[in-house]
Amino acid sequence: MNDSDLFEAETAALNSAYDVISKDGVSGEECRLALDNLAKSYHRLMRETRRLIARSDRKELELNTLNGKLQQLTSELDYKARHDNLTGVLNRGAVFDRAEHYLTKNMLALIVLDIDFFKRINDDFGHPTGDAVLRELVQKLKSALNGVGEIGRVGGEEFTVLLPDITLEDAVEIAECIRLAIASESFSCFPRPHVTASFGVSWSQANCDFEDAYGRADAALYNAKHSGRNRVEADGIFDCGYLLKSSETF
Ligand SMILES: Nc1nc2c(ncn2[C@@H]2O[C@H](COP(=O)(O)OP(=O)(O)OP(=O)(O)O)[C@@H](O)[C@H]2O)c(=O)[nH]1
Repeated sequence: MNDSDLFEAETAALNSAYDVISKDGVSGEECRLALDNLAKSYHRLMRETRRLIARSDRKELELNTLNGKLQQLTSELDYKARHDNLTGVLNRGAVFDRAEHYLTKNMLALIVLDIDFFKRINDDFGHPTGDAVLRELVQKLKSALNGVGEIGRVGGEEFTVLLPDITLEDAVEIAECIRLAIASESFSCFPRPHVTASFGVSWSQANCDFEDAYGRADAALYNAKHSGRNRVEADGIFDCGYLLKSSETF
């Protein structure tokens, strides 16, 4: 559609006004008619313009609302992609991302902990109770850590705590605090007096490989399980590849 089709009536009114202006000896009636036509066209244009502006304001508002919803959904999706559904802590992928990020420039201590005999909890009290124990364990972890470190869930009943810029000894002390916080007070969601967990701790300098750090913490955890559970074992390296401590028990 070209401009003259779109504004057919207005174009006609304009042309007749130009005719009147350019002609000599035009009567008052002709002038009045041309002016009347122009006024009507002008009035219609104003009405349509106001309608279009109102519509575009509404559309802009709708667009802004949609944009806001889209941003909220994007951040919800991002949060879901990085967090564990059941407990709300970082999921395995996010733990690895965060750890690799830290290790680009920080030393990093890693605690891996695993609930002891968790299968029995599920078997004896049912899966929902097992889930409640996992959630309550995270609450205990949070209050024991009091804002220090980042908690993640890397497997069914296996959790990690990332502790950048602290020594192995401090990390072991923290793991011991967590162990006590779990073992010393009963879980409100669980009828038996104690839930316990076993711990493996590793320490790595900046630029070390996280798979390796995780493997060493996991090996220490394995030792904790096989030395009777409800205990902390540590494994550290002085520099990438050089063994400083191996499965030291605290
Ligand atoms: N309720 C619940 N159970 C889970 C979840 N993920 C894994 N599990 C269960 O966790 C249990 C892990 O059992 P095992 O690997 O045998 O370990 P364990 O019984 O804790 O034994 P140890 O680790 O050797 O002390 C299995 O029964 C899994 O089904 C979960 O999200 N919710």
